[in-house]
Amino acid sequence: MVERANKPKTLVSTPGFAPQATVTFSEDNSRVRAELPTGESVEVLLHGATVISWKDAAGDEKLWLSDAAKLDGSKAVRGGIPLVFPVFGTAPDHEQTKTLPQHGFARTSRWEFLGKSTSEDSFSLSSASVKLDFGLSSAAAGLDPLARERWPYAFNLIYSVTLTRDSLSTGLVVTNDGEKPFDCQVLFHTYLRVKDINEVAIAGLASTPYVDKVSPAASAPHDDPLAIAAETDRVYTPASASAAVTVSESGEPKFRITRDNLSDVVVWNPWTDKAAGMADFEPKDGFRQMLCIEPGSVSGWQVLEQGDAFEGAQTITLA
Ligand SMILES: O=P(O)(O)OC[C@H]1O[C@@H](O)[C@H](O)[C@@H](O)[C@@H]1O
Repeated sequence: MVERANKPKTLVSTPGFAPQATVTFSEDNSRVRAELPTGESVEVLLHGATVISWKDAAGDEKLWLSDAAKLDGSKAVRGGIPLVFPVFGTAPDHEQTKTLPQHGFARTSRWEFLGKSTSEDSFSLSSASVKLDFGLSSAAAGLDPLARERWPYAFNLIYSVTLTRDSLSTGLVVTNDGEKPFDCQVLFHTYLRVKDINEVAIAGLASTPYVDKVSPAASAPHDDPLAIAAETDRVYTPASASAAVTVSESGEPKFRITRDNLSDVVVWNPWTDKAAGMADFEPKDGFRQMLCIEPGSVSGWQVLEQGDAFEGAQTITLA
C-alpha cells in the first residue's frame, strides 16, 4: 500500500492487527522519519534523499554523521548515506559527465517524498517494515541547477529506503525518459558507525581485484580479513555479484552488506590527513568511528537508451 505524503503521518492501528510504522515530517519539511512499532527508526533528508540516521530499537545509531555536516541544503551531507549519481568521483575523460561535480548531483538536489509503503498483513511485530520512496527527475523543481546546465538528459530516479527490524535497504531505479541515450554510474556512499576502527575487520573481499586510489601501484588482491590502519580508498569488483561483505568489530560480526545488481564495493576511510582537510568533517578524529562500505556500479558505465531502466540496491543487515 502506498500513501501519498500527508503531513504529519500518524500511526494507524487496526484492532487485531499489529501496529504499523509511523512516518512523520520535521516542522520545516526538510526531513522525513519512519519508526517501526518496535522502536527502530530511519531519518531521510530531502536534500539529496540522504539517509542521516538509522537506529536500532535501543536507540543505537548505526550510521556516522559528521558534527559539521551541512543539513541545510548548501552542500552534500558528510555522513549517513549520500547517493552518488550519475558519476562516481569525477570523470575528466568521459564526455557526458566531465563537467559534473564530484559524485554528481543526486546528493545536492532536493528530492520529493513520494509516499510510504507498509505490509498490511503484518500480524506480527517481528515482520514489520516500512518503505519510503523519493523521486527526482530532469523536470523537478528541486534539481541542482548544475545538472540542468551540464547534463541535458531526460531522466527519472526513484529511490527507496526500507527499514526492517534488523536491516536497512536502499535501492535506486534510473529510467531514461528521453530520446538521447545516457551513461551513468550509481553508488550508495554508506558511512557505517563503528566504535574503534582499529578493532574493525572486513571479510568478503579476499582475492578480489581492486583499484587502489591511494597507491595505484599496490593493488594486489589480499587475504581476508581487511584491516584499516591508514587512508584507504579502493574500488573492489568481486567476482560474485551476490557475495556479502561482513564488517566485524572486536571479533563480533556487526554489519552484513549484500548487493543486488551492483558490481562494485568501494572501501573508504580518509584517516588523519584527509579528515583534517575536510571542513565539514568533525570531530577531526571521527575517522576512527567510521568506515565507508559503498556498494555501486562504478567501474564501468550503465548505458541507458530511451525507455531503458537500471535498478540496483544494497541491504545492510545487523549481524
Ligand atoms: O568528499 P566527497 O566528495 O564526499 O568524497 C569522499 C570520498 O568518496 C569515496 O567514495 C571516494 O572513493 C573517495 O575518493 C572520496 O574522497
